[in-house]
Amino acid sequence: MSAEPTLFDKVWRRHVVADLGEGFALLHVDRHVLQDFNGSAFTRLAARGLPVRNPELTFATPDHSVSTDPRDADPAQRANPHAVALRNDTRRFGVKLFDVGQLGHGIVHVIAPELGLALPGLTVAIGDSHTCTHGALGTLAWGVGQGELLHILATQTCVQRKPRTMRVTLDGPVPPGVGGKDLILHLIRTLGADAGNDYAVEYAGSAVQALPMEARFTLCNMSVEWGARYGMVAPDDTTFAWLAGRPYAPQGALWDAAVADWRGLASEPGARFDREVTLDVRRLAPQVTWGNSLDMGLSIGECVPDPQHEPDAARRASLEASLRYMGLAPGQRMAGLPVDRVFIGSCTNSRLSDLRAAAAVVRGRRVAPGVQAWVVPGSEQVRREAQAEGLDQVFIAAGFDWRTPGCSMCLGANGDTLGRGERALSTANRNFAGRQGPGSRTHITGPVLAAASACTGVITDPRDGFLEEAA
Ligand SMILES: CC(C)[C@H](C(=O)O)[C@@H](O)C(=O)O
Ligand code: SF4
Repeated sequence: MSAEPTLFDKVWRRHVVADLGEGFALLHVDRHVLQDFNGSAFTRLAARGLPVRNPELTFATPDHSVSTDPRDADPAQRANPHAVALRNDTRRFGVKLFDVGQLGHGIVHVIAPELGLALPGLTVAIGDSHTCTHGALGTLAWGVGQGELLHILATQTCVQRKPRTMRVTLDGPVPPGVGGKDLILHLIRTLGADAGNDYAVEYAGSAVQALPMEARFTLCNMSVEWGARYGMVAPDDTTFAWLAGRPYAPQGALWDAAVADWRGLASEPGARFDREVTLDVRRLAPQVTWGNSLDMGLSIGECVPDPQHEPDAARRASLEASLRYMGLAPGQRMAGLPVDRVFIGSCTNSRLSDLRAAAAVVRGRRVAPGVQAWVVPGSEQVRREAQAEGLDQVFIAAGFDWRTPGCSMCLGANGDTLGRGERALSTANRNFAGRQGPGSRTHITGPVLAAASACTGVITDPRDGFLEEAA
């Protein structure tokens, strides 16, 4: 461990309950939030006759399985077995549930920061791989599996092996029409989808410092998509301004004391990382993926690769498989490709700023004939705030479906799926084969490119006339 600690080191050290040797430590978990696919952990806890160790540090929200159809809001959602089990279990174990329709409900990675449950310098563990999202606040946050979930419920601690550290410096400024999603897609494409394996990543540099808070969530959210279990940003004035007044954030004198402490969390100037990477993003274009891995991405002006030019046989085979699955020809241009569906939502891009950016593009336009376009707010609070600003009306007037909060078409676990062979632009985070239903074809992108493409019916560069209103 370097004498001059990194952000990651500082938060890690604060939480070590026991050093287990060989790089392993038992860490205290400050906040634990369950989602509706974690329910069996309660069943196994009950089978052992154990209580929840710290119900006051444990929270829950049903997100994956809930209906996002505004017409069948309550009855269908309440009949959902996953959501019903979570409701019953949380009541039985004295855990606070943010239920469907209530303020506080939504996708677990949207609500925990929004409520101030995730805070700088804390540890957050959630039974979901995108828990790295919360690292954007300077939180040490990681996704856990079923066994760890039970352990956390019973002990409020979790065993972790200390990873290596990597700092990714993104040199800006970021050009117009380019956001957090484009930064992370470019990074994954450049470094590879497994370059973050066994690393805790810190995102730094002038582009990150200038990035609004919600774009930092987008950036950290996809850390796991290049293998990193943890992705963090040092908390700064942007972080504090975004967190101030949140329901579970400290208030008054406690807030002042907390901010003073949080300012000291940044990596020391002399801190050493196991790996340092610097990317220049000053000329970055909007990004979109073409294949079934997140490193199969392109700038909007580029063409999909031709496997013939790939010397590595394994890599060539995977390019060929993705081209076949995605129904694309080698060397084909991405811009101009027709799409059937557009999904603006998910824990990556469903916050108020995402919806504002998309609405600015859509305002006064129409969804192209034959395209089905959805906006699914990430939380009940986002839904209400967006409606108070009239964003729902902008989307509805353009022909979008304005849905209720949940994971929805990101994974389709609630039945919001694509048909076989249908092509979608999605602002979510995974483009794996079958992700949005059997035979579904998913292109991952940011909300501005997705909104522009919904209006043209083809994959569209938002810089071609769609940004004036958005600026
Ligand atoms: C269902 C859940 C465990 C899963 C995850 O861990 O990421 C899901 O959220 C996903 O995005 O695929
Ligand atoms: S929105 Fe998608 S990626 Fe995020 S937690 Fe839900 S299913 Fe997973």
